[in-house]
Amino acid sequence: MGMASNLRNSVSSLGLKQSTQNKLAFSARIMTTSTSSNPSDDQLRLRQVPELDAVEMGLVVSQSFERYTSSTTLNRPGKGTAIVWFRNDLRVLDNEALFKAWLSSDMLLPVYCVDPRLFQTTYIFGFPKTGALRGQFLIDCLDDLRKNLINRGLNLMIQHGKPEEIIPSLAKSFGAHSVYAQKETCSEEVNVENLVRKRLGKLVLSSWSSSSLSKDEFENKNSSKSPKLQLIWGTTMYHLDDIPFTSSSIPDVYTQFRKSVEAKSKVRGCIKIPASLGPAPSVDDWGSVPYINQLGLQSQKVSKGMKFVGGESAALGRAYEYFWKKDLLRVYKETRNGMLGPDYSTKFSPWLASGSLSPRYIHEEVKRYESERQANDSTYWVLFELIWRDYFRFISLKHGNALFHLGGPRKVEYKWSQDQKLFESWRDGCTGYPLIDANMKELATTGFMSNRGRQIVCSFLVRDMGIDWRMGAEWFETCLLDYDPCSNYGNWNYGAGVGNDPREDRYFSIPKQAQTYDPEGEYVAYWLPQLQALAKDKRNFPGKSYIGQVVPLKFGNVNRNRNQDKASTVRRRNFRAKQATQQRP
Ligand SMILES: Cc1cc2nc3c(=O)[nH]c(=O)nc-3n(C[C@H](O)[C@H](O)[C@H](O)COP(=O)(O)OP(=O)(O)OC[C@H]3O[C@@H](n4cnc5c(N)ncnc54)[C@H](O)[C@@H]3O)c2cc1C
Ligand SMILES: Nc1ncnc2c1ncn2[C@@H]1O[C@H](COP(=O)(O)OP(=O)(O)OP(=O)(O)O)[C@@H](O)[C@H]1O
Repeated sequence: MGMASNLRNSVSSLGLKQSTQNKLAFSARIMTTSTSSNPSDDQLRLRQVPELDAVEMGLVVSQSFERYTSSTTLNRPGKGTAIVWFRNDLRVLDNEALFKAWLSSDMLLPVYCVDPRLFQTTYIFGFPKTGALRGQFLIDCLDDLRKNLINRGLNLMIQHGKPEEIIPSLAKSFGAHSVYAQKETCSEEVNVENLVRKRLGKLVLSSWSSSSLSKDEFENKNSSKSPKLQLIWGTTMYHLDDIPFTSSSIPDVYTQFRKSVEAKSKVRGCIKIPASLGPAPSVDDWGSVPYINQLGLQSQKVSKGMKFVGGESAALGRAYEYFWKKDLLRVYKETRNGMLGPDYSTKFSPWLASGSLSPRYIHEEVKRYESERQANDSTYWVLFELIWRDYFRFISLKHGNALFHLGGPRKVEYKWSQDQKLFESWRDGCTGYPLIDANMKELATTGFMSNRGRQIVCSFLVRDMGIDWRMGAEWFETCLLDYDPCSNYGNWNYGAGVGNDPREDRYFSIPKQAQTYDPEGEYVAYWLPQLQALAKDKRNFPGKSYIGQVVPLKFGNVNRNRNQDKASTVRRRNFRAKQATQQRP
């Protein structure tokens, strides 16, 4: 059967409208699939995430949107114009800021500001604030968001500059009564929110000089008329208003947090949106989706490993692929500690961080899967992990900038090194430890690293090298597609022993990690092809066939004397006793 008739059959079997079928058939003509049919190439080829072809992706997106479109006409009580200022919530589905802005108005202007500060440098060590791969991911997100908004009767205005300049100026030109945006919690973003609010507040006041009133009279009369910034909570699976704590009473220990929210809070359902969010205001120039060099970045091709596709459509595609098509949710708990390929874990994190995927959407999909297929430890475990994500977000509300400080929330004093050479060997994947080097090469090549890998390279940097954990955290900030200040700095706090981990001295022994998680050296040989020729059990322990080790390991080196071994066994035994009290993120 030819591709066209295959497509016709699969499309019509879903009972979609003729117009949707035509659109899908068109997208099938203009896009090609990237899958290889040769299974022996499977491990080596570049894997696109999600791996769906354009036709399947189109179907999934339209089905997902149909599921979350209200079947009745929604009442839209608002009048006038509202702005929705998109930030890290680059989606249409289950976007409360977008929905509330729509409700509050009869005309909606969606805006994204390409903030130059996002493309400058990290705070202390001056690395690029956003690496090229995340820059490209963001571009994909904007492109897709614009398409999804156009499909709903709107568009996306894209302007380059600081939100505190752009948003008030647009509010003035369009006479907007409100600006809706997703609330952030870290100081860089909160500072911008405060500036936007302040400048919106001055909008009406700025014409005081031309009025005949005194300043006080003018302020009293008009303050209610300046556009209001409405910040809406939207990043977490559990809503801030639904957790059984105030921000200052959030438990420092994850397990306490999780148990309380699971017992006392409910995850809200996703918002059902209207079929049309229009009309859009009349605009001369909506601005174009930037090219990578307009962000001050050089395009970087992903040549190996996983290539993530940015945007809400790809996010919905990945959720469908992971849960339903490949049925991987069933075994998540057993596979989640893997390191190689797209299938051992969900890979939702880049879309969650950019907000192109809602955690509540994932929650609903898990529940749907549990009722249509099966509920088991694995289906629960994805939610368990999402609670870690929530926890780090709420912890940032409680501890503020302490998350970014050397001593962390516990104000730990320790003499860290900032040895540049050692740091560079870690950053560039040249430490002489294949497991570290392979992970660091994956990060630089793809913008992704497994959770297992992140824990191992973090432990190596801070424990074995004794290097200032913020250097590692800032390098992750540069590279990660899923960079999120709370999850990144929160996990680094944990790894460095300055967070609230009851296990202050968590140490990952590289030989042990290699034996447990890469026993055949498949992962290291993939990223370090010079190891492919070695016997499988030697790949992680290549001795002189690989570059020299830049530092010895604190525990677990192969050539050690017996006294050292005894001491380290005792230390590790104490360690494990502590570990038993807490499950790992
Ligand atoms: C040093 C270090 C830095 C990290 N930096 C980030 C970061 O900047 N952004 C980020 O999203 N995650 C970060 N993580 C957490 C975790 O490694 C990634 O979320 C995970 O690897 C993403 O892959 P996945 O989506 O396939 O995860 P899955 O295993 O499929 O988990 C599902 C989801 O649960 C959440 N999750 C899982 N583990 C954690 C965790 N430990 N902390 C917070 N959320 C978690 C993520 O949203 C993830 O997408 C970091 C972990 C470490 C050890
Ligand atoms: N979204 C973010 N991503 C990365 N770093 C962030 C983010 N938000 C805030 N920070 C970091 O927070 C820190 C704020 O700086 P600093 O702690 O020196 O400010 P401060 O005003 O002195 O804080 P405090 O008053 O709490 O001591 C910086 O390290 C900054 O990079």
